[in-house]
Amino acid sequence: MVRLRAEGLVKRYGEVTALDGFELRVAPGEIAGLVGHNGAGKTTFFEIAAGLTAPDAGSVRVEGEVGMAPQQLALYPAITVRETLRLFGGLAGLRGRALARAVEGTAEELALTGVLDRRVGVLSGGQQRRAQAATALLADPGVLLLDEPTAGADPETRAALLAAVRRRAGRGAAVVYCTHYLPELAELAATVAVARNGRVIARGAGADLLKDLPSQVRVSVDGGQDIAVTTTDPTAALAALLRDLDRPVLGIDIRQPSLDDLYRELSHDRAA
Ligand SMILES: Nc1ncnc2c1ncn2[C@@H]1O[C@H](COP(=O)(O)OP(=O)(O)OP(=O)(O)O)[C@@H](O)[C@H]1O
Repeated sequence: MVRLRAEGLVKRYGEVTALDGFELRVAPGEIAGLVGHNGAGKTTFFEIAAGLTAPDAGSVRVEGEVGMAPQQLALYPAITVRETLRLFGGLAGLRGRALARAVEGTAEELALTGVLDRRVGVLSGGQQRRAQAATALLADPGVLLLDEPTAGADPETRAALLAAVRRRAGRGAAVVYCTHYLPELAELAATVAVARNGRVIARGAGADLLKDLPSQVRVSVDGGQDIAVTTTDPTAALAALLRDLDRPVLGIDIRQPSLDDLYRELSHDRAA
């Protein structure tokens, strides 16, 4: 089942091709981590998926409502957080008790209860970031587009945001989560889509994308230099190393590849 399906998206701004055959499918309950260098086309994809701009070619199909937290804060500074949430909840079709419950519940989730009656313009940056995310999460949309929602957030804000995102996915939302901070994707148990030059060039479970990347095996031996090997089969490499050693082993370290390594590997392709 697919909740969000982008096919063959092309978007040009004059000479610049922001999207060049962009494809992405996200299932209900899936958090897809969309990563890529500045200018890879992530924000342009979000704008098209949210219906804010039209593609030159291709299509995006979504099932249900779309909630989006844009990268640039887009809030009204003169109204309170409560008014903001009521406004966005109302636009998403919530009324009466359901609206009040959604406002209170989302504020609680994102630690905004204490500032509900303060004007948005006087909030701290982290509070504004949370208020922005709250506008997207409020009505429990079937598709959530979050563009670097934790940029500039302190650890508590980050943790609250990630927990809220996981909860929405647990309730069946299809989430696209843009970030430059890759450890978050492991925390979210996200699948990964790597965008480059307006296309998705790698897509899958994090572990699957990493399995062909080399690990580092390091063995420290008594009275000698560390032995380090780079290999895609660390277990076999370690067994071979230990078999051939004639000195006592002091320590063994295996460093598995991370998403950072994947990113670096794909960036090398770009430079080539
Ligand atoms: N409204 C616009 N007018 C002209 N060029 C644009 C416009 N929007 C995006 N672009 C260009 O399209 C390309 C893709 O931009 P986009 O913002 O989608 O990238 P991104 O992957 O979101 O980058 P970042 O990680 O910096 O947010 C860039 O070269 C950008 O300059």
